[in-house]
Amino acid sequence: MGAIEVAGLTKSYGETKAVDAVGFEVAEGEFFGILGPNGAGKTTTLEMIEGLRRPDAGEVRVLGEQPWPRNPALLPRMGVQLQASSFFERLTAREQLATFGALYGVRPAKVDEWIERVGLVDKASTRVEALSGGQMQRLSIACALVHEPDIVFLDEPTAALDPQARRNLWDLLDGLNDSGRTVVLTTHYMDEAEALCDRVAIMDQGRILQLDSPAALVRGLDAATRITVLPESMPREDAERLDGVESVEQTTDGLVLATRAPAAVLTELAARGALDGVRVHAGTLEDVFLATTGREYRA
Ligand SMILES: Nc1ncnc2c1ncn2[C@@H]1O[C@H](COP(=O)(O)OP(=O)(O)OP(=O)(O)O)[C@@H](O)[C@H]1O
Repeated sequence: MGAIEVAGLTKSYGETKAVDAVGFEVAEGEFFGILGPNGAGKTTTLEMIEGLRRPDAGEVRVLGEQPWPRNPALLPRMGVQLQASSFFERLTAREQLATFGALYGVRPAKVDEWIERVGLVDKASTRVEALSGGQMQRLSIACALVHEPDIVFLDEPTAALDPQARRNLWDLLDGLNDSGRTVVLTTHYMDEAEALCDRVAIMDQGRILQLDSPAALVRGLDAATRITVLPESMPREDAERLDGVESVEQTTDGLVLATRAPAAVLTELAARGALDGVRVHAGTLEDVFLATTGREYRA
């Protein structure tokens, strides 16, 4: 049995089909991502799995149970990340977390342990409204985890953070399922899905277009690897004659060599002393989105 089983999940708001016959399974201990641009239907999908929103049609099982109508047996086993706006006002970070913990009979020592795990020891006595965006996100993640649920749901956990704060949060998220916990995350950041998730469902206009590990999705593209060499490294005609090079494009960065045999081409470049400043660009999830939808990815 998967930790989460979803089949034929559908939800409309008036004329808008927000979620359209979505189905997938998440294995226990998996780090699963739902990736898609704004309005793709990620939040609606997540809310139906969490039991916060009633599906128009379809089935959801979380740990073998139905989350809707409200299922009290599931509540202690699920952690749902709060949006920062749902914090209690005028509480300190520790008080906030202790209040959530108290709902589940969590011991104070556990509260302090999570304050430490999310790196908020210095801010434990700071009121929540005085925390930075990144600190609030970390506190909201601690609130979702303090009762040690089996499954944790994170909806756009790094939205609106600066790049450094996002990276810091990735380190935290990366450790979340070390102990076998299942993590489901929505994101509109391709690089985030690539860095964190075991498997990714790419969602657009209410539908899941692709579902696999990031590496398998990119491999499935059969896209050429692009190798950029510095403009002065070699004449274009020489680059075109290298074994394994399919095409050469002159750009302001240099010559871009497209190849499906990158190792052989790099060996040739090394033999010609043309490796300095070389950049290698393999496919990314952005290329997968483009290939699947015919549109550039715009988060
Ligand atoms: N409460 C609602 N009432 C009406 N329409 C809604 C409601 N919530 C979402 N929608 C619409 O449903 C579609 C899917 O929205 P949803 O929030 O699930 O997408 P999302 O992928 O989470 O997007 P975002 O990244 O912007 O949060 C969108 O077209 C949105 O405008």
